[in-house]
Amino acid sequence: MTLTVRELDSQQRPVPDGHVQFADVGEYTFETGGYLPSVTLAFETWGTLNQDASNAVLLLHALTGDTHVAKGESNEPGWWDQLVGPGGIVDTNKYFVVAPNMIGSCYGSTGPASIAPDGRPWGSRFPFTTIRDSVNLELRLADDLGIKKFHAVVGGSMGGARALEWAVTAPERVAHCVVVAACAQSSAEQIAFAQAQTAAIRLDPNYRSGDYYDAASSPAAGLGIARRIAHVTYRSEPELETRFSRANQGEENPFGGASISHQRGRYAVESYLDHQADKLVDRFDANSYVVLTEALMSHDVGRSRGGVDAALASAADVKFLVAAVNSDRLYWPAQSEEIVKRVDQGDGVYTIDSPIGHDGFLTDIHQLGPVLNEHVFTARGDQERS
Ligand SMILES: CC(=O)SCCNC(=O)CCNC(=O)[C@H](O)C(C)(C)COP(=O)(O)OP(=O)(O)OC[C@H]1O[C@@H](n2cnc3c(N)ncnc32)[C@H](O)[C@@H]1OP(=O)(O)O
Ligand SMILES: N[C@@H](CCO)C(=O)O
Repeated sequence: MTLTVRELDSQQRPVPDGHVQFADVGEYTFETGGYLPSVTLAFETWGTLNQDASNAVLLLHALTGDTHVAKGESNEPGWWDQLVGPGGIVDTNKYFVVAPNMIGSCYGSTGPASIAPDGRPWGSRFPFTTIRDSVNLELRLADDLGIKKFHAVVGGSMGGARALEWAVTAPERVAHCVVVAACAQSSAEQIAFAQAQTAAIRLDPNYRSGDYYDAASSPAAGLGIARRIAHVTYRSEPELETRFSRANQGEENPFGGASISHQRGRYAVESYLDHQADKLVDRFDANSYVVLTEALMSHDVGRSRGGVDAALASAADVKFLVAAVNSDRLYWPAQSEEIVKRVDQGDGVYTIDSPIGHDGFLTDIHQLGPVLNEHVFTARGDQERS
């Protein structure tokens, strides 16, 4: 296999922080048998890899996230600016941060919209993907970058699932594993919420079994419904109540006329969900949403490893830091406790105290600063000891 990272720009200057790069990581046979003749992973980096490659940190995004974790050359805000940057909690003056886009996504890595050798998008032919597949491919990226062992692998939500899978697939390559608002295996309820979302997309007539890229219309309606369902699970009931209560959206009247065919106005919370749906439809591909959602449904670090207990026991040398959002109703803090019971983390689950629910792992990640600085991203030189 020939691996290529395009790590110098056209003038042979080192790549700046927060600049999208691409690694060709070769052909790949997926866990359930699918095959791609070539896979590209998009990624961004911040900071400089030190001489013995001991200061590398892998940051893994959530379901609809991308490689842009933090500001860089463009000053474009990143989704974890609170965590990463010069002088930050993950100090890019000390650490070399790598953020890959997951296989199957639509932010630069090979996904269903990518062009197959026959010149058509993969579409419906894109392989079923698991979280484990994503880790296997990211291991190749690490090889290509010359990183034998990460000082830390960090992620929230689906990124947390990916981080935990990293610790179990390749414990010898992970010194610290930080798992925020995630679980060891997707629960029945998480699978159920996810199924409603993928069904909404698959049942949109514009979905065409996934082969819609050349059509005049895309499955925007299905993707929008998927996001509405998902977004409610990302926020807490008290937050929605406090923000919206039963308020009308502006001058709109949510009561209908004499029959249900009358187009009624919206409650403010409906308008809010419409907005969240529109925003996602503008920036995300429906097939990628299906691929990544089903990857998350498949998440189970214990699969083919004798169960979760045995799988986590095999990562006994990894130092874990597990955190949860106290109002999260999608990834219940109890699921984080289940991980902690099986790994050596004396202090228990760390808490992000946020009223908003699951999305607190994005909006309030700074709260983990003190524990991360104490246990993971400690004083200069810590990385040499790991
Ligand atoms: C561009 C990319 O590639 S992003 C990829 C990376 N992103 C990610 O990984 C995470 C994706 N992002 C998210 O999930 C969310 O944006 C979060 C969690 C970060 C944002 O959370 P919050 O800051 O709490 O946003 P919140 O839920 O309050 O929503 C605010 C939006 O709702 C809108 N809104 C609020 N009330 C209403 C209403 N009644 N009607 C319509 N819209 C409303 C606001 O105007 C605001 O709009 P804007 O986002 O277009 O500015
Ligand atoms: N808001 C997050 C939640 C998923 O964990 C996202 O869109 O990726």
